[in-house]
Amino acid sequence: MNYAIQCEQLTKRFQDRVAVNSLTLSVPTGSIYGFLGPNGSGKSTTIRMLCGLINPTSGRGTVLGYDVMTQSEEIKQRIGYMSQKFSLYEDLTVEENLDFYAGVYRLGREERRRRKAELIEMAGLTGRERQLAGSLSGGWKQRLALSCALLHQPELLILDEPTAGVDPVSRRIFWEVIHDLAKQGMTVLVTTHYMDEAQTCDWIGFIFFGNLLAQGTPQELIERMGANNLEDVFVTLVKEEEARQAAAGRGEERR
Ligand SMILES: Nc1ncnc2c1ncn2[C@@H]1O[C@H](COP(=O)(O)OP(=O)(O)OP(=O)(O)O)[C@@H](O)[C@H]1O
Repeated sequence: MNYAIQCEQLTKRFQDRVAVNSLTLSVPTGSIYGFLGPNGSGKSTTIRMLCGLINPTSGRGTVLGYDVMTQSEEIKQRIGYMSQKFSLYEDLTVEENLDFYAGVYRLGREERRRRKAELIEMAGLTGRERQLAGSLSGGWKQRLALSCALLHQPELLILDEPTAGVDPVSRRIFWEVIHDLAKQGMTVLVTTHYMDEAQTCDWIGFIFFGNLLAQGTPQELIERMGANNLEDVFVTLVKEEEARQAAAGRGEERR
């Protein structure tokens, strides 16, 4: 099996706080990997290390075969990243936002024209090209942000809570797009607090207090924990780990 992401004992400390503790995980190429955990558990810090935005304190990792410690520029060029805050320019139009990111990714004129047309159609933004991004509803903004992250045809898409604050219909459309992209061979690493979304992922990893507590397919995890659904798995893992941390006297340090 090929892996788009592989990391071993990846650790990030902020002063005396361990945000990510010795994380070992592998994301198979072409799969959707849901990265779950309560607020402050280390998901965004992991993503920032994988994107080459911050340096790990220790451990090893590769993203698309490039070393997270030494080849962050190569990684940044080849991944699509969409953060919780959808990095859009609200006072620019839909098309101007796409043009801006096409410039960042240095697309040539013909490729820019082609990709813009493809992505406007994929996102259902046809007819809204001249609308200011700031005037779009949450669901449209989200799909525009996704389009911007996909302009350079990345092999790996990293999404940090992409559907937070978006209505259920927009969430569903968004996930249909994500599954289509995965069918075309793209690898997706996504964080979410929605268990219905997590249920549709190929693989799930639960992180808490910076520790990866469990990893597997949604069905494997449900069976392994003797649970009814992923939400039960999540709650059980969190309660068990909270009890362990309280016993070790570390429960207050999390947030
Ligand atoms: N730059 C920083 N300096 C100091 N501490 C930080 C920094 N970034 C994150 N942390 C801490 O690291 C821990 C993990 O934070 P992180 O943002 O990775 O969690 P998260 O799982 O992404 O949470 P959320 O679901 O709220 O986005 C938290 O305790 C957080 O306060």
